[in-house]
Amino acid sequence: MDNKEIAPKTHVLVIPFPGQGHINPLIQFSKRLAFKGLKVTLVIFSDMEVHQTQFSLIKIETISHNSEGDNKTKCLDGSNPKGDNKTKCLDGSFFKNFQDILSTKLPEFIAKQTKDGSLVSCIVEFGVAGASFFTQSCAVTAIYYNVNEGKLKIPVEKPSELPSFVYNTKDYPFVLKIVCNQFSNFREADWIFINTFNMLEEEVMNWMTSIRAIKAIGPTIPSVYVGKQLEDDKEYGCTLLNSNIDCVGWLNSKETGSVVFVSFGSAAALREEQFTELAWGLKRSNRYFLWVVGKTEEIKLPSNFVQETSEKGLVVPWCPQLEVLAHKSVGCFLTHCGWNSTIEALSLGVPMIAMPQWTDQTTNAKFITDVWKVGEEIELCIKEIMVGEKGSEMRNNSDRWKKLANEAVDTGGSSDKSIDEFVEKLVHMSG
Ligand SMILES: O=c1ccn([C@@H]2O[C@H](COP(=O)(O)OP(=O)(O)O[C@H]3O[C@H](CO)[C@@H](O)[C@H](O)[C@H]3O)[C@@H](O)[C@H]2O)c(=O)[nH]1
Repeated sequence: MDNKEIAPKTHVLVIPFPGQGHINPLIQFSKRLAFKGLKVTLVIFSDMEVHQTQFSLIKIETISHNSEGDNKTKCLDGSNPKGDNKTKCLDGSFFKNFQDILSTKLPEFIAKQTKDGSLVSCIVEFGVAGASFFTQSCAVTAIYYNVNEGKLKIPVEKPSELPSFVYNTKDYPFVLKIVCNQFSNFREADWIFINTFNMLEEEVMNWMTSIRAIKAIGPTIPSVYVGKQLEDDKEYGCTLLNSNIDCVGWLNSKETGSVVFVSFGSAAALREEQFTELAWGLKRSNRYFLWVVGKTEEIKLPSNFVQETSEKGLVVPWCPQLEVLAHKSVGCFLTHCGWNSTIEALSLGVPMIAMPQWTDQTTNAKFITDVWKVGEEIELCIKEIMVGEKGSEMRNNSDRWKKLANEAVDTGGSSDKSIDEFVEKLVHMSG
């Protein structure tokens, strides 16, 4: 599609839920819409530290919250490494506060845009066209859909491969309600997007599209890494913590495929015994490792671990994950299997060791090991993945998914076509 043909009056507001795992894919999606010629405003709810350089294409607006709301949303905004957001945020007040802010501040915001001559063409609700964006895999979305429809009875009895909220219904009942509520406007939404690509989840995408016209638009990863469509598109999402440690410099000094990269995303909190086991497992493997350990998690590391392993390992509070995954020295990724981490590793061809913790991660781990066959659960040793025969099979599979991810987002690929269709219809609608 020639992006110059599009009228700039077609204005889309993009509103991510204020968490890293949601903001990152939606920023990328916004950039692609803007590249296709739409006017895009990304609305965020706090002062998350987003990389400003990536906003030559899109406008960013912050809806500030009142003082009470400010306290309640703090844990998922840029300051989150100070606390264990998993326990603090999931009591329901955070979500409720988010909804309250949306319903009070957003109409004011839209009215202001209209007054300034920038009519909003697409957003959820408010009498304009609406689009929903699901940030988890199609398989996980399909499971929640069936729970919401009452077709999958919960709590389920064979839990291990399903999202944790579906079998452990007691600990976070509010979150289960939220994930099911995602479908409250499923039949009304004009468009439904999902951060996957058709080939990756072919079977379940076919099933979901038989219910509603869902569009796979992923992977939502800068063009420098996947697809190459946008020029100078390197910056990614938001940073939770600035770290002065030069991970890439450290990786440069290591041989190809020799480093285990370990990261558990922005929201997972490992138990102390998991930390201890992992720490000694890494030490015993005698491989190089780069391990992201958030500031609040450091105390869970065995004492002297960092000093004792300094010849082999680098422990950092935060890193540019995509740049690390794309680095030739990285041989495998030990991950909590958050959806973004999973699709990033798949797109960059990095085999994984799955250490799922909760929510959708258990299902993603199942797909990593048994469907895409690009990884093993943590029980299998790191050595096997990096040098063993099975490891070589996984590396070949990883290369295949990398190729397919690139094809999906490249010009004319399946995800690129989904975005083109959306843009064409929206432009047509806004006349
Ligand atoms: O040092 C780091 C660590 C992470 N990241 C990025 O942070 C994001 C993390 O996202 P994800 O892997 O999805 O993990 P979470 O932040 O834990 O995401 C939450 O949200 C996801 C989307 O709903 C779910 O799939 C996860 O289970 C849930 O924990 C990714 O884009 C990473 O590239 C960095 O840039 N640097």
